[in-house]
Amino acid sequence: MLIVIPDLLPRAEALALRERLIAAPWVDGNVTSGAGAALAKKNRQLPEDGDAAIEARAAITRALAGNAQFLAAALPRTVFPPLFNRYGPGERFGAHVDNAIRLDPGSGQRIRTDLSATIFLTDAVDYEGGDLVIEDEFGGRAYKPDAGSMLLYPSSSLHRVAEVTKGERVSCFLWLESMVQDGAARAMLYDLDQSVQRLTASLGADDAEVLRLTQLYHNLMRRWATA
Ligand SMILES: O=C(O)CCC(=O)C(=O)O
Ligand SMILES: [Fe+2]
Repeated sequence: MLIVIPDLLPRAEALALRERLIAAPWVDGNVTSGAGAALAKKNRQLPEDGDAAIEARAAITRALAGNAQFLAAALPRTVFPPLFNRYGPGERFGAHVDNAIRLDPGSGQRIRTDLSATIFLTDAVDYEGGDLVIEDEFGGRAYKPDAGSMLLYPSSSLHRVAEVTKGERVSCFLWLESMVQDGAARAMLYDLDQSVQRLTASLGADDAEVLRLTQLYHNLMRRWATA
């Protein structure tokens, strides 16, 4: 399942974050690459321990924790601390798959990457190229949403960032382990959750069918989720 959350951050906040981030010192993006990805990757990343990165990471983490659509779709168990990247003219990230297991630098804990996300901090009109292209069973599709939007996609997919030819693309990116490992199960839970939300709004939480579907949702979670 791939979803776009158009307003993870208010656009103005995303643009302000971008301004603060670009003023900080950046390094070669290959610091977090696996051996395969390093060959394909040509971009820059913000070191994790600078003030700007720490502040921005906290803002993104807060936004994720408060976004009902993200929580329902991802069912996050552990979110890898968000990182930041930028691509100027001539920079790109060729087709790759993200490493299955990552070490959380803070806790030393291993995280299985179920979902990958990019949170765009630049409006689409401000750079050329730079589309995030994600392959699924039906082929590749390019995404280039405006600042503040998040694209959430399966870490199992091949994906790439097209070369930027003008302007600059600045983003936050992250991986997470979901409480529900199986993507098909997670997608069904999300559909059910969205229907329950809508039916609750029109029929009320104590409607008998709403109650039964709510019960079904939680009982499927009991069956499929690892808390
Ligand atoms: O820049 C992006 O949108 C994606 C970055 C990416 O795929 C990665 O760092 O593995
Ligand atoms: Fe990636």
